[in-house]
Amino acid sequence: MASVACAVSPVSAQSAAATPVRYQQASVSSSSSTASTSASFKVAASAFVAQQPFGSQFHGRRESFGAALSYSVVLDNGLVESRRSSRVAKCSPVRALQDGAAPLRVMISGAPASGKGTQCEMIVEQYNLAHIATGDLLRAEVAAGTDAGKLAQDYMQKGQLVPNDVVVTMVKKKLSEAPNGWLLDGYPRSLTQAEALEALNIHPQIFILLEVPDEILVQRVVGRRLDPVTGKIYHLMYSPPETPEIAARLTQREDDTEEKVKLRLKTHSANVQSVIDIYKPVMKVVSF
Ligand SMILES: Nc1ncnc2c1ncn2[C@@H]1O[C@H](COP(=O)(O)OP(=O)(O)O)[C@@H](O)[C@H]1O
Repeated sequence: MASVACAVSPVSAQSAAATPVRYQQASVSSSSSTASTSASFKVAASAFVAQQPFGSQFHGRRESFGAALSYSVVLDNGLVESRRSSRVAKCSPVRALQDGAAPLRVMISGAPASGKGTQCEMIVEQYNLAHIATGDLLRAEVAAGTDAGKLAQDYMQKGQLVPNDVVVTMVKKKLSEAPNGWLLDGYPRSLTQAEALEALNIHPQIFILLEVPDEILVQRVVGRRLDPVTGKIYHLMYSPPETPEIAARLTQREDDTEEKVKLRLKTHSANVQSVIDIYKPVMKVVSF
């Protein structure tokens, strides 16, 4: 009979403060043995996220997160086996972190079009977290014509980071309104932003980093379109709109041009390392 065990060592704010190293390695492992094969495997956040229909919006298929649980198992012989089971829900890192712990705190980072939006949608639905996406918050400020929005607009158009005082204030407020846990998407993007949270004793239990080659990201971004009526994301080539009516109303994000995405990619790569350095011990890298 297969057995599943999950173990995780999230660091509480208190214990973190008492040790020089803020974060300890969060580990989630499971083992399974059957009559025919003895398999030991690790289910990391990468597996948890990677097995999801990443980029499915570009292939015309969108699955519900909870219902279609599948996961990859690395067998002792090195082969990867795909399995489907509700068991993974119990041993996914996010679930393990949640069990018995205070509200779940997750961060996700990745270059433009790396799939953050798709993953976030599924994670918040599954774990009932507040989704705090700085890009969306900033676009809302711009659309509302607020002072913050007016200030942010120029930076966003240039693919640069919006000044910290605007973003940090916004994020702090949203975090304080999320007592049941949060998924912070697109923040922190710099050392200063990470330090602003550290200073408030706000630490993630897991930091998910999505890595996708730049050339794929550019392709994705330039073909990406939004249906303002349904909120659905299309890709002109990989996931075209179903009807001419939908095609006619699709919009493109102002910063989704080749020129601007290249600037955004540059900004991302210039800043990501400093954030990685802070969260490395609780970081799960998902490479595609
Ligand atoms: N944490 C942040 N700090 C500063 N600027 C941000 C932050 N998050 C988003 N922005 C601004 O909003 C823009 C859009 O962000 P987002 O929607 O997350 O798209 P992308 O995936 O291109 O970064 C960014 O290019 C940047 O100008």
